[in-house]
Amino acid sequence: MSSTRVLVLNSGSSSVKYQLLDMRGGSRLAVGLVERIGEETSRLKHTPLHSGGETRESTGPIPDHEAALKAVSEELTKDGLGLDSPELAAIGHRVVHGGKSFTEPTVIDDAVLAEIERLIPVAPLHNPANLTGIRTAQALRPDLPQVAVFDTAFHTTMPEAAARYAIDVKTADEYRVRRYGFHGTSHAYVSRATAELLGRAPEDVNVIVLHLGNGASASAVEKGRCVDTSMGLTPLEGLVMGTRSGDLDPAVIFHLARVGGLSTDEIDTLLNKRSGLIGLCGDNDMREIRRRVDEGDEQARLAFDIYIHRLKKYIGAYYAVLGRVDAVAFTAGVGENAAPVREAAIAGLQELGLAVDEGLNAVRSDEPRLISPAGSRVAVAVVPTDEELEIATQTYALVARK
Ligand SMILES: Nc1ncnc2c1ncn2[C@@H]1O[C@H](COP(=O)(O)OP(=O)(O)O)[C@@H](O)[C@H]1O
Ligand SMILES: CC(=O)OP(=O)(O)O
Ligand SMILES: [Mg+2]
Repeated sequence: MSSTRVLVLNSGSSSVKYQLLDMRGGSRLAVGLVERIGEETSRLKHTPLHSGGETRESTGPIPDHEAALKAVSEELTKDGLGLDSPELAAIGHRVVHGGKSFTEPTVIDDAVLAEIERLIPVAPLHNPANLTGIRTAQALRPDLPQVAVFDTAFHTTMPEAAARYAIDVKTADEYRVRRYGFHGTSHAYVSRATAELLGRAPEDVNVIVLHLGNGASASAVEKGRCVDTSMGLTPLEGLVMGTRSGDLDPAVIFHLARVGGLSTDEIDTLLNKRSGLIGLCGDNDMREIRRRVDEGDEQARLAFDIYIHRLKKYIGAYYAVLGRVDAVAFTAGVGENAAPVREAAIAGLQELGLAVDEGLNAVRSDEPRLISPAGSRVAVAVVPTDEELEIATQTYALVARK
């Protein structure tokens, strides 16, 4: 029996998203999600697509990522899709930080694991979860190739002018301080899917991709290659996010330390976990924020306005970086679902050839679609991301070659 299946694990800071795909024909056999890992109210949602079976949901404490993966493995086994299947060709893992070392999907060995571990200080919310995912999967199937697909890989084409911070070069090089960028698998997939939606080759189009999930980033993609992105050394720079501040004057940190007496760890936690939307209004879910805005809540309104203001600045900046823009693509949880965010971010940009059609923007769909009025100079699109499919494709291409 030939092995054509790939299991993809996207381990986040408090969640695991997974998909089992058959790469012969590209069908999804099962998809699921474990959320709120580490809390009392963890939730597992599993859908066995291959059999057309019902979605199964369970809640109860799942203490860590290892327990989460074991629970996922049990769900797959119930459907006859267990990790012991000889049809499984590989397990593909999303790894957030690959530093400068990894520009391609990579078969994981001890040296790769050590490098992912070395990069924990620059992806403290993500790389530890990615490592646990890999180690647990290795323990379950030690014989199987495990492949890492890095968020940073797509951004390694950024020119030095975009990748370097304007700080002392020797110090920057000694500590590898530079802009790496993240969500690259999504930016790559969405920029290609946007070109396809326009009926053009990726090499022919310039796209601004706005990946707005819990973490959020923008990228400028010129002819299929990333030339700038909003996240930097870590996933903290750039846009306002669910719990992260995005851009701020670095002197805020000295001020909080010297005047506020906060420790480095306290400032780290403040900026990564208690800032962004949750810091501004107490909620990080855009659905809840919109509900509050619609009820006239001033604090939620201000949080929304700050979020949009930053987003608009990046659209303008990347317009200037690219010179000519063919499309602006919204993606991820907020970008795909929050019509008011898309409308507000594009409002007032007619002079740049950008506009949103109210009726098209209100359509709900899982398909890539245009939301700009017919005849617009620049297309505005909603393009659902599929990091798991992209990871599976890259993983399978690597192991099937061997
Ligand atoms: N219908 C919706 N309207 C507005 N926002 C939504 C909707 N559905 C999901 N979201 C937003 O999407 C976010 C999660 O996006 P997602 O891309 O899944 O993030 P991540 O991968 O970082 O966990 C949620 O925090 C929520 O704010
Ligand atoms: C890199 C990053 O911010 O990822 P996520 O959006 O999954 O938190
Ligand atoms: Mg995500």
